[in-house]
Amino acid sequence: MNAILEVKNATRRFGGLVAVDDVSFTVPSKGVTAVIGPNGAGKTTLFNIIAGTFPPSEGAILLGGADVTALKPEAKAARGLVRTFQLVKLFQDLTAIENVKVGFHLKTRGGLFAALVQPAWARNAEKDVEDGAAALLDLVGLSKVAFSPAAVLPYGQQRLLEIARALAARPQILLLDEPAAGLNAEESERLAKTIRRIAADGTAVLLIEHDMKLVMDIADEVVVLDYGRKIAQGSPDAVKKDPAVIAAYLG
Ligand SMILES: Nc1ncnc2c1ncn2[C@@H]1O[C@H](COP(=O)(O)OP(=O)(O)OP(=O)(O)O)[C@@H](O)[C@H]1O
Repeated sequence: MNAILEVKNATRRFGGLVAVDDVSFTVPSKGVTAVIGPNGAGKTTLFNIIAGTFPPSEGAILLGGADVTALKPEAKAARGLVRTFQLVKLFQDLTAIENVKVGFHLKTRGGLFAALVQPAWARNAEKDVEDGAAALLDLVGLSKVAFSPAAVLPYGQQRLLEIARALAARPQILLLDEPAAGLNAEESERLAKTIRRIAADGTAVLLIEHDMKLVMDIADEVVVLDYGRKIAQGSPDAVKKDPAVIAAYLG
């Protein structure tokens, strides 16, 4: 198996509390991997360790085989690990397509400065960016609202837009933090399809999620946490039947 991400014996303590306790797993470079667990299981803490919000107290994070444990989120993003936020952070005054274009400009030669001042070579690249942004909006099902300001989009569409913008940075692995939170059934359905398409296009997806149904529908591999420890890992079907998982969710 070709792993894009390795979590090796990650532990995180807050004072006397062990929020993440010696957790290890690998994320293959293809497919959808989900981390689930009851409230307080340590999902958000693990996610923050992986994204670089804060380092683990012990253990290591490897990205493409390289140790990135101590790197900040921006440095990890530059190496291909890109996250979306639970709290939507879009440019509210920009249109949907402009928001995605910003994602491209942060990665392409000109950067944000060129995007604003537009030298000739940046203008030539502009058409590619426009086409790329339109394609990403199509991927997440937002073509119809391309020219609406982000501020007027319903919450669920803003979340999908954030995914499109994250993809503009061409991540090798996309981290999604509770992507279904606050979505209605139709939006959840759209999200599930979008995540499957992202994975089919060759980007590894790692998500943490409360919504068991979404996870069971889209994940290839599921990691289950409880009280900071990994209590199970396997296919959605295997995990669903695992007595330790059933006990954790009922208990
Ligand atoms: N900054 C912090 N300081 C102290 N304790 C913390 C901190 N962050 C998290 N914790 C504790 O660590 C444990 C794991 O929390 P975490 O938020 O990672 O779990 P979770 O699985 O994401 O939960 P939820 O599903 O409710 O979001 C909890 O007991 C929580 O109270």
